[in-house]
Amino acid sequence: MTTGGGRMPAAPDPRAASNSAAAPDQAVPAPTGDTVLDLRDVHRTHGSGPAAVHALRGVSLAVRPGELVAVMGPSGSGKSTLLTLAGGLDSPTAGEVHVEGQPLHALDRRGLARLRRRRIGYIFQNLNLIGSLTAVENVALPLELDGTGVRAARRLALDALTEVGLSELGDRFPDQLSGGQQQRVAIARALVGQRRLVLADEPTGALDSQTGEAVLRLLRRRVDAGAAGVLVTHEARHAAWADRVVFLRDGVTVDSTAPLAGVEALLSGSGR
Ligand SMILES: Nc1ncnc2c1ncn2[C@@H]1O[C@H](COP(=O)(O)OP(=O)(O)OP(=O)(O)O)[C@@H](O)[C@H]1O
Repeated sequence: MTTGGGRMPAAPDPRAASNSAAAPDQAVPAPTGDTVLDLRDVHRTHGSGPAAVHALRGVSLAVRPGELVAVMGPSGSGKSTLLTLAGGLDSPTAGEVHVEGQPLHALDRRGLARLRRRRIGYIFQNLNLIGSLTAVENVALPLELDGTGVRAARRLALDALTEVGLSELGDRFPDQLSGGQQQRVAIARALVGQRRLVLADEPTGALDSQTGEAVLRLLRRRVDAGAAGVLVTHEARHAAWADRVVFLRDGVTVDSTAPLAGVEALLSGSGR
């Protein structure tokens, strides 16, 4: 943990292994501003009247290049909502979301789609792999949609698949891959190209612990190369890969700098 006043976790810092492994060819272009993601007093209410659900109630969060922020909190506290707003997949009811200095509400649909394709990588629980495309085609798709030539896109996709240990399986279709392999294809797709913001919602869900750790190492490596990352997780040992932990409860931030030792107490309701 590198947060102000935060203590180091008792376990060895898992980030140490990734730092030395940072590959120069994965470098992301120099940051254009101080923050990649800036959530400003964001609210999200679903429905209205007595049935209204206040999923987020005034959350502010800034994530800088090279910073991985873990978001933790009980089920229903608003973690996934925060991530979908950060990625421009949903709009806040009030407040603003800025990505690389761009207020998302100022972009039209086409501009928002372009920003999402080029600059934001999503690793969500729902993998959204396209069944009729091979692994390498799935990974290359966002690049091709963005105008990268087919050959160059395939080469970058193969590099990304190699990075997640699937270089041999690029020609397989999703239903010819295990759940864990599919997850890694989705991760390769999220990291391919030059994504500045990587959003991960329980990215290790379908994976055994060893593969899960490899995924977190990849995420950490990309962040160390200059991206900004947000990782939603229920597990303190996964949050240990982050620089900072933000805790949500009932749609509000209850703590943003707690050392890991405080995680269990906060989640069980006895903290603060
Ligand atoms: N589309 C929706 N319509 C109505 N309510 C919603 C919708 N999406 C989320 N919610 C509600 O908003 C609140 C926050 O949901 P969210 O999925 O962000 O929580 P979470 O912390 O990610 O939960 P979990 O850990 O279980 O995934 C919950 O009460 C949820 O039921």
